[in-house]
Amino acid sequence: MTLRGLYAITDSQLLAGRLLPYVEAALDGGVRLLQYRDKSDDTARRLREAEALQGLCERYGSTLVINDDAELAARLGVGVHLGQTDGPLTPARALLGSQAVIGSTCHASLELAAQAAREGASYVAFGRFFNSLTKPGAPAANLELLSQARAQIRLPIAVIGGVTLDNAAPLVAHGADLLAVIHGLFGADSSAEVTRRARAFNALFAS
Ligand SMILES: Cc1ncc(COP(=O)(O)OP(=O)(O)O)c(N)n1
Ligand SMILES: Cc1nc(C(=O)O)sc1CCOP(=O)(O)O
Ligand SMILES: [Mg+2]
Repeated sequence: MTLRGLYAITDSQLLAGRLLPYVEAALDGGVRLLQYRDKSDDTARRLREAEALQGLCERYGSTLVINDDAELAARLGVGVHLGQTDGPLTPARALLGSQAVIGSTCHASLELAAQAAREGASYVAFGRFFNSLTKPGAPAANLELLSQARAQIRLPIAVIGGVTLDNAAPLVAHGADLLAVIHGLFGADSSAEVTRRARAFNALFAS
């Protein structure tokens, strides 16, 4: 699949009681890459929700990625996003196969990105670029780093952290392929507004 456009990420607190309708609204708005991010250890709920999201993604022709949990990803036959403390990439690639989407958090480090590329990542993620309501303490990245990454790295680049419709355009202009967004997409008052935002994010990649 082409890794370019809006990358929607779920949040268990923000989407409590409305996970499926809001995700479906995002898919309806053109989201082609969705990450299920649930930091709880409720294994049964995580499996149930991930399976439901997998069904939705199949209906819309979109790709599902599981945050943190390569075992759950393998069970469903989908992708995984791994941070620096979530386990190594090479065994995850062996477990999930050559076609799986595997992402790697690289914070603001070109060295980590080069290593992720060597170890089989499908995309590298840099952030946080702006103040994030979801993860305020994440290490900061900036546009200069993004330009350097674009010049050096052939893999698709995801950017994350406080991305909204108001601040996303410069990220795309500096070489971002994927806008990874939680609040800026799902912090909406209605599913119709989620769909509108998803379309507007993807329109930033039109030219
Ligand atoms: C696309 C994308 N980029 C970065 C992250 C953050 O991953 P990580 O550092 O492992 O932090 P948690 O999300 O697990 O709290 C991500 N999930 N997705
Ligand atoms: C999960 C996550 N990782 C980050 C990083 O910088 O690695 S920032 C972040 C939170 C993204 O949510 P929002 O779009 O609401 O800011
Ligand atoms: Mg993680």
